[in-house]
Amino acid sequence: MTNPQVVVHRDGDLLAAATAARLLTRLVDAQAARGTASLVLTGGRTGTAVLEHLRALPGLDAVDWSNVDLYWGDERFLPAGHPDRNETQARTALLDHIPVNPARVHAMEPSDGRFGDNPDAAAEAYANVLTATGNGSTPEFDVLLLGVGEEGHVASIFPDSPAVHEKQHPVVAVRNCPKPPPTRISLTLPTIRRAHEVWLMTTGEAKAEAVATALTDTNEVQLPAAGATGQYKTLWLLDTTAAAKVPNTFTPPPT
Ligand SMILES: O=C(O)[C@H](O)[C@@H](O)[C@H](O)[C@H](O)COP(=O)(O)O
Repeated sequence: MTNPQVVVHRDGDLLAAATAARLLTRLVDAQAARGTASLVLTGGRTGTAVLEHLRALPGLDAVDWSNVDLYWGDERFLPAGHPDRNETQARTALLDHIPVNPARVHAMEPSDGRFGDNPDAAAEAYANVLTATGNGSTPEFDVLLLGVGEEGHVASIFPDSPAVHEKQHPVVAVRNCPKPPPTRISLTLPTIRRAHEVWLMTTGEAKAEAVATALTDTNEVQLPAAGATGQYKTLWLLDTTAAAKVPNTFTPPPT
């Protein structure tokens, strides 16, 4: 568990643009060090905006995109190509516009895929993908991106849900999710904590209470975002409204 760092930007658009630049540099550095990089994407408005900004960066080709393993932290369990799928939105925002290696884009199964409408089987299959690409264990992702919900959810891990209590399975099916659609696939918190760096990104006044609580309380069952920490870095990337209730000990003036 690493102590969280907080960076505050003037507004949501600057947050997304600055995070895209930060991510580009982080991926370049990872490839310079190891020859490859691994990134876990997130759904949600902020996560998608970061990908859109990344696509527009002049330095985009500084990353060898064919040598990046791309994963998702969660997925809405919908038919392939459905506009609400996180994969669909990531492909539109970025992936369809860069030379990724299709074999290294690890999407979670759709509800009309190999396992049909069985989210448990799809979750187990993704756990197998993680083990296969992690040389026998869950990968230590270079960067794992997360949005944050108003009640403190990350990925599809909601307060006091079966998913937040899950310690054995690296990936789970989520049913009756408070955020539509109701059925999803999600990494669990132990899997999230395998990442070298976890970046939590959110904007807006509605998130301010959850953000402040996650930074000052460690009860991950009641506030899953509090348990989303990286092995080497936990970075909260906020706009001024989402940071409004964060204690001054965390936040220098916004950029
Ligand atoms: O599938 C999803 O919906 C996301 O993975 C979810 O965890 C999202 O990141 C948060 O709900 C924040 O969403 P916003 O950034 O749109 O507020």
